Amino acid sequence: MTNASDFTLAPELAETSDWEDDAESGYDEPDLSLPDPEEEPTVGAMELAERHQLRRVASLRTELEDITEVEYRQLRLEKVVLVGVWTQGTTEDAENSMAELALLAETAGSEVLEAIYQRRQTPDPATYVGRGKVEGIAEIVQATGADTVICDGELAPSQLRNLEDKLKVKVVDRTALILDIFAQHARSGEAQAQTELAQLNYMKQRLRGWGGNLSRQAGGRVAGGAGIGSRGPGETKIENDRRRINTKIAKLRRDLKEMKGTRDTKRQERQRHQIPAVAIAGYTNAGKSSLLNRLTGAGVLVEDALFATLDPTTRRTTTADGRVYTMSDTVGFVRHLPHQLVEAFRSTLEEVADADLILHVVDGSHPDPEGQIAAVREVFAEIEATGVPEIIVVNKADAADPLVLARLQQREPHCIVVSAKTGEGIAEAIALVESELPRPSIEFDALVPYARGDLVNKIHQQGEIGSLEHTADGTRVTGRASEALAGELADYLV
Ligand SMILES: Nc1nc2c(ncn2[C@@H]2O[C@H](COP(=O)(O)OP(=O)(O)OP(=O)(O)O)[C@@H](O)[C@H]2O)c(=O)[nH]1
Ligand SMILES: [Mg+2]
Repeated sequence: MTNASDFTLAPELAETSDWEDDAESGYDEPDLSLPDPEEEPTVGAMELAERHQLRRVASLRTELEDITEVEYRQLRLEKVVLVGVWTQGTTEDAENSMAELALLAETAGSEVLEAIYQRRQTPDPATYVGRGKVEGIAEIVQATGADTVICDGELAPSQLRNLEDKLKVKVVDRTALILDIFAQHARSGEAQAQTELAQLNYMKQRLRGWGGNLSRQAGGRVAGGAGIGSRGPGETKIENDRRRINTKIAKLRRDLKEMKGTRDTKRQERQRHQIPAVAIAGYTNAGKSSLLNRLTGAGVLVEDALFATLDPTTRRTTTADGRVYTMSDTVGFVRHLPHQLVEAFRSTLEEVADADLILHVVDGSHPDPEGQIAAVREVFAEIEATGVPEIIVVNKADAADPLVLARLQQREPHCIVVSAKTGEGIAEAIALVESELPRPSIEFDALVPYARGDLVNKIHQQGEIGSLEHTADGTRVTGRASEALAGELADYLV
């Protein structure tokens, strides 16, 4: 017999009294003070209020026609126990990982009752945690009244099934949890389609796993024909579900391809005009949206929640000397970002791979910023963005330990320390970005007649001006221009 005390309790999570009963209490008051507290509520603020409203009714969503989907969404998580298996690294790493799992669970709207992890060489192939430990977890589940167990990894369908059999509650893994958050946060048609595609791909592998035990708990399903006491759907049901999922996947892929078309057109337009693009990327909750707001005054949603942003926002902005460039916010990354999501969000992530410069935002106040940097770079490699010049922007300097900031600066030579909250370092960051933007390739010296003020304007926006002088015959300008712009200047070259 194993008892619960054999487990390691993640210390900062062991205090169950920290987690109040009221499910709403898990959400901090939104911080709407960025970038300018005096302003009218921003787009982001309205979106945030809407999101909180949505969250309250999330479990009442009924628009799903597909039973399989309903089954999936019924995994609405409520009172949860977190379970981890730690195979390598320090105790601190293990605790960070559990703390992050707890944040993810809260972001999904659940209340974390207990967090436990076990050190093992490898997860048990049958039950994830050691078989002997399963009973101990069952006792904790019973004692706390939890209705869901979340495992800190991606589990095989058989592991989920075995655990559910023994624990008698829903068991989900980290991947399902992240997919659930994405499903709650997706707003645009594209983000919704991408998320659904990822969910379906995940589910397809696990039809038996989901169907088998969960259908006994999903009350409506019995009336739906599965029969009382049945083990769940038979082969025919699984076959049917699989076929329906495949049809749906094919449709989503087609839809996404179309949406990608629009995105590609926009990008080509930008490339044709040679407008440099800066992508803000980084770990979730690092402050990417706050930084975009601070750098460009965009009213983008900022929330102390993981994966607040799923739709990239692009803002046009100008350098101090008037050159136009774009800056985009993007979906955050996380350790073990489900592969299905990277696949599904590929077109969104292409914006990062195609950028001229990546601002890689890191939360300097996080316990393990180096771990975040490494996790983000893994995704960069997966989306083939490693060739893009990168500036590490260590954010939240106001809340970070100066020693950690110094350590990061030492490790990452191409690095700048800022606070999107206080504005510290922002001017320097802008200057650094401007100096790193690709420079137009062709040098020119032109005399532009006054009738062509439009052309001079264009040089201001797209080119780089070395000198400018108003003469009797027109404006004498020297500087650098893109090939397209140099072509337009051809008639006036000196
Ligand atoms: N103390 C401090 N908090 C900050 C700073 N920048 C952002 N935050 C807070 O960090 C949280 C996350 O900020 P976001 O800008 O939403 O982060 P994000 O990287 O866009 O997050 P996702 O879109 O969820 O991946 C919010 O609560 C912000 O108020 C900063 O410089 N200092
Ligand atoms: Mg964001």
